[in-house]
Amino acid sequence: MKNYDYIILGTGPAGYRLAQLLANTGKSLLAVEGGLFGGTCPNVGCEPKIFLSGAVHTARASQQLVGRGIAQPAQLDWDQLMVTKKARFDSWPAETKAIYEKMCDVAVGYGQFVDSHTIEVAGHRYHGDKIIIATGHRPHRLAIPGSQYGHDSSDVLSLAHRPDQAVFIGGGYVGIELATFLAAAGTKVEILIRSDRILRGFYAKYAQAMVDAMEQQGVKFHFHTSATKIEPHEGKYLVTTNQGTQLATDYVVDASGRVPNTEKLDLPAAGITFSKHGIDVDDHLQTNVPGVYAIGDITSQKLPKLTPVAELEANYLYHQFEKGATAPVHYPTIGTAVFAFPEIAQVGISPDQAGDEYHIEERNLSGGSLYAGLNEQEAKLTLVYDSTDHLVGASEIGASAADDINNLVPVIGLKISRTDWERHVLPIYPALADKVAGLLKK
Ligand SMILES: Cc1cc2nc3c(=O)[nH]c(=O)nc-3n(C[C@H](O)[C@H](O)[C@H](O)COP(=O)(O)OP(=O)(O)OC[C@H]3O[C@@H](n4cnc5c(N)ncnc54)[C@H](O)[C@@H]3O)c2cc1C
Ligand SMILES: NC(=O)c1ccc[n+]([C@@H]2O[C@H](COP(=O)([O-])OP(=O)(O)OC[C@H]3O[C@@H](n4cnc5c(N)ncnc54)[C@H](O)[C@@H]3O)[C@@H](O)[C@H]2O)c1
Repeated sequence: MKNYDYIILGTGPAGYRLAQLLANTGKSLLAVEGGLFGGTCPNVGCEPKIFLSGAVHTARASQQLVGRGIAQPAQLDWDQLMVTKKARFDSWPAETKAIYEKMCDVAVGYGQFVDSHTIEVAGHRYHGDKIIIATGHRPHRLAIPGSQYGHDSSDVLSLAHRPDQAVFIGGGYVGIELATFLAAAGTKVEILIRSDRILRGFYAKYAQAMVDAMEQQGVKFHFHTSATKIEPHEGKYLVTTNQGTQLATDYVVDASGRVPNTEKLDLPAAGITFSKHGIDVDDHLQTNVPGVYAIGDITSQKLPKLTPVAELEANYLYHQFEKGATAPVHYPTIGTAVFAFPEIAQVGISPDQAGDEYHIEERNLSGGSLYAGLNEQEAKLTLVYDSTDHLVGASEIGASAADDINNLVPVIGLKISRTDWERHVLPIYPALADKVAGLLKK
């Protein structure tokens, strides 16, 4: 049995970043991948998603300006967009595998623990002094009759032909982004929301504004509604709901969340503690078994499941393993966004969480020339200040909310005051960053 200094299970952003760093150390390294090399983000997640959103934003932005200087609005051609998306993304797993083969040894197949330091892949066994689990999440499937007729986010991101109608189940990141895309291309979209709101965790007022904007785009929301059955019916699918209604549609998307990839690992064989939320780790990202670590989406930590978080954890382990770092992992200020149209983005303390000790202010951005020139109806920014007048939270809805909020991530993370900003920063005018000084208190 071959022995390695390091075995990394999974080649998504977490595993990939760690493999890149460890490959330069001269230590022996085995990377194991059972699915698509590169993992979720570049194959069936962030990257194809943001690629599609380029055309979606362009079309929607032009439609907003009809009669205001745009004569013919752009129309999305979903099928053509998918051809261009495939041309760019389909070769990525093979290219990533080739990159890996230059960096380290590679085993193709799902890794499974035999004991705490032995992994079996496709019938071969390998011993690792240190084993890092970076196996990520996969789409959750509802346990309802006919769930096999539903599709997941990976299917939508590769959907060659646009359906006329689609029913989405779930109003989280995935449901709202992908429903926006299909609706922009002309699909009649309905979304089932089991509670009274979408995008839990985002500022409730802006989540409602997102509902309003999507309704204006023709999307129909059914609140307090979940699917109980999906069945084929006369060339379509019938979705039965807990409200006793039935919706006929061409395409059903199960956007009910994501679950950790733990099953194939046989974690009990190694005695590793885990739950339905993922693998438990301590503040050094070590599992309960010495020498076995977990990073990225697969951990049970209550953190946003995002690519930059996965990569941060990979960097942290590298410094712990190879640079003598001993401090616990530290998570900086984390921004997050939903790339719909408009976008919704947030950093720091949400206005919903801010108690009486905080001061909240809302700015209407759509009045400014930049946003008015795009005829943005719904561009608003809410700021949360602490009792020392430092900015500690920001939420925005608007077509450029993600980039706007990114301007405020360093302000909050570095606790930059207005005096600091004015002393050190002179950004490009006219854009949100040049107004940041005005958003900070003296
Ligand atoms: C539609 C969508 C859009 C997203 N958009 C964004 C975004 O805009 N911004 C953002 O920051 N994040 C986004 N995310 C989240 C982001 O993709 C994840 O946070 C990120 O990919 C996590 O990286 P990871 O390495 O932990 O896991 P993954 O990328 O999921 O990689 C895990 C890898 O492990 C492999 N694997 C599983 N089990 C085994 C095993 N037993 N042995 C070997 N290999 C195994 C899997 O095949 C996979 O390749 C999005 C996700 C989705 C689904
Ligand atoms: N822009 C981004 O950064 C981005 C985009 C996509 C995904 N992600 C990451 O992936 C994670 C998962 O996203 P997601 O949208 O799959 O999950 P989510 O948890 O954000 O949303 C799942 C939705 O499904 C609903 N739901 C759950 N069970 C249901 C049921 N039985 N019936 C009806 N509805 C049900 C939930 O109420 C929720 O609205 C996100 O938390 C995020 O970390 C990020």
